[in-house]
Amino acid sequence: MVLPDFLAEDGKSVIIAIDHTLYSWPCPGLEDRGRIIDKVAAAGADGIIASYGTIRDFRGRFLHAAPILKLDITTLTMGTNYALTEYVMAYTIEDARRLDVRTVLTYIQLGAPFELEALRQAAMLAARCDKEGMSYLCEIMPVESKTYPDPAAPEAIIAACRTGAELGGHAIKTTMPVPSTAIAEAVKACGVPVILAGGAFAKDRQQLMKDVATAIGQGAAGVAFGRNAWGAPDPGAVVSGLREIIHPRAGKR
Ligand SMILES: O=C[C@H](O)COP(=O)(O)O
Repeated sequence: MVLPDFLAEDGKSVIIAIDHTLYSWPCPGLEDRGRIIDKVAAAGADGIIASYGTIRDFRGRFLHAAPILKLDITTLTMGTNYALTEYVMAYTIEDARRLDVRTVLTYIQLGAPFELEALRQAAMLAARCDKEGMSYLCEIMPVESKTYPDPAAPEAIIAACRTGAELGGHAIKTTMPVPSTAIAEAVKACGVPVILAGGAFAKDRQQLMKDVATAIGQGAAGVAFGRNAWGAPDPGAVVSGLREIIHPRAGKR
């Protein structure tokens, strides 16, 4: 199996997601894509999740951060609460290769009306990535629905991680479960690296960082922070803080 390029030597990863403006607006803090890439790359992000346009236009500024290309698209929402939208696959492995990208991502919303199509696309992409020597970061999250009344419940997150692994994801990106200790079972159940999203703007940032430390202690491989990185007053400092928790022996970049 191909080792994802966003994992550092210790097998862990600090990823920053800046793809939000592909599907929502406004995103205060993310107006200037070049500026945010420069800040988080210089602070030592291991990977940056971004849209095709952003990677194409700023590829030279990622430094050591692995670009992670989001291949699917949804309809645009206004605001950052992400109402349920529609979904289609848009870009290909060839597009990723042309941009010198070795990891691709799609987003499966479990419980959404388009769940089956997103699962089918993920399955085909995982197989294609194996054939092409690419990595597939499978973002798979329960959304509030009849099937998942509590989308952060441990059993929902464990199911999501296992499904992502069964589909062939080389790593899984999912929601931080509540409580965060529950990630241990999800990690055990899926056997591939599990990366946790930062989620909505945190009212209590200290608690968020504590939850990250707990999850890493329970076997999570890292985080992919979006809103809580680019929406923070100093996104570079967020990356440094995450590196201290996730790569405690690596020192500052
Ligand atoms: O790629 C985008 C993420 O799914 C959302 O990131 P976030 O929840 O940390 O803002």
